[in-house]
Amino acid sequence: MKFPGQRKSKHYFPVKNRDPLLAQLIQQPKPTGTWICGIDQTLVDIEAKVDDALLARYQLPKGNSTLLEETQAEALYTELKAAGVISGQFAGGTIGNTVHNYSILADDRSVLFGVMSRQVEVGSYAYRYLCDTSSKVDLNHLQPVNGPIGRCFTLISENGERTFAISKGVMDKLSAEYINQQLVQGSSALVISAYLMRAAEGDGITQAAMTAIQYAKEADVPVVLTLGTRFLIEQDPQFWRDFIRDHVTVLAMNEEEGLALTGFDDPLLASEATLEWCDMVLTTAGATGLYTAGYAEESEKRETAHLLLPGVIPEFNRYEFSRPKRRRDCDAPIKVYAHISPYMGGPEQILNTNGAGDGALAALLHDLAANTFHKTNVPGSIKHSKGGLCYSSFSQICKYANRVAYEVLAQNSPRLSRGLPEREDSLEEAYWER
Ligand SMILES: Nc1ncnc2c1ncn2[C@@H]1O[C@H](COP(=O)(O)OP(=O)(O)OP(=O)(O)O)[C@@H](O)[C@H]1O
Ligand SMILES: O=c1[nH]cnc2c1ncn2[C@@H]1O[C@H](CO)[C@@H](O)[C@H]1O
Repeated sequence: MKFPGQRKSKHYFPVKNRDPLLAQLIQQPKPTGTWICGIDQTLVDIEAKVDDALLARYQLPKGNSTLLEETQAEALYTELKAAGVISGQFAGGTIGNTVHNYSILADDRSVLFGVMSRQVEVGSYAYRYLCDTSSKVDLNHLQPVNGPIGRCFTLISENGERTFAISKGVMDKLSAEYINQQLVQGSSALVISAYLMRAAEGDGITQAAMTAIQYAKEADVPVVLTLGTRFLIEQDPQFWRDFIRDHVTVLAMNEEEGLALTGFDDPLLASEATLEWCDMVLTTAGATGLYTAGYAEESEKRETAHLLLPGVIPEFNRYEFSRPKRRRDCDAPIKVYAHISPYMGGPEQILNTNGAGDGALAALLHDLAANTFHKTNVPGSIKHSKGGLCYSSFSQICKYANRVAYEVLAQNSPRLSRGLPEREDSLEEAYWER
């Protein structure tokens, strides 16, 4: 496992240059493995620039992810193809993107549960999906199914906003038997999306997700939920509040989903409200940057060295140097918030923001898994004497998540093709020292 984020000091995970000869005499404990698990609808993104008239014709609300009937999907595909506006086809799916990005950042294993076409032809969508997924993502537990995986028409409007139209193929046919209990219970986190809860009658993926959640809860593995789209949440906010309260440790959402869930359009107030139901929240807010919020022990809180920020909660970032902890592990829990503006103001040109939120979540998962890795391999470290959900402080996680989101925006694709540079070339290297 690599260090999460950019660090100035080299001692994050104890690394020593051992004498190669002496090393033969001393039994070195082998570091134990760490991984995260994810469940997703296996999808390939078909990206195309479109105008608002096309969205209106297919009744696709801007910004939403809408399920299409097969005939509609074929008509849309034919129209996009004939117009020559398809600009790329990539492996997608919000959790597929997240676990792929996690594996790239951590240079370590993740396990993906989902379906895969039993027969994969060279050049097919299934083939594309497999080719575009990091070799560190363990795909050995995918369920073989008869039929095509899903297609996600990723329609980019003039202003860069993306609207999804899903042709689901057999993406929802995952059955609960394919969720490996041992893998879920041995993982550092189980990551799922709200999309998994909208499968039709007879499709197994919702039940598969609930089974995985049950396994995770039995073993005290954190459950991480990303909300997907505000439209899904608006349909029944109370269902989602209950769902989060009953099952979720860490929530990831953008400010629109935050508004739909809590009724607050201010991302800070939405984050605060969400902490009544879960232990930690990552709230992305587009060009305004992102927030992390969660709990810390009163006696362990650490004051920031940064400027105190104004907001609806005055000086809300005062204790952002604290490490996140689960609420139930705190004797005297306090709520802690941190914010960061886009890294270097954002890339010069943003063609579309697809996947920036997934990138930010992958960074948070990396920090969370790094904590388990360190705890397992250096159990005596004082870092773990008091428990803690993540390896770094709220502030550091903000920086890291923000930096990764920038990379996704700059690459113009939801999946990272490489990790972050070991050293930042730009003058903004100081960013990590502030
Ligand atoms: N216009 C922008 N300028 C600068 N940075 C941006 C911009 N849009 C997004 N970002 C960066 O990317 C992060 C995530 O963006 P955003 O809030 O759009 O995620 P999202 O809506 O969850 O995206 P998706 O669902 O496509 O993954 C932001 O917190 C910010 O760091
Ligand atoms: O219904 C869905 N299920 C799973 N993933 C989805 C769905 N709709 C859109 N995306 C995925 O969201 C990613 C960006 O965050 C896109 O890559 C797209 O594939």
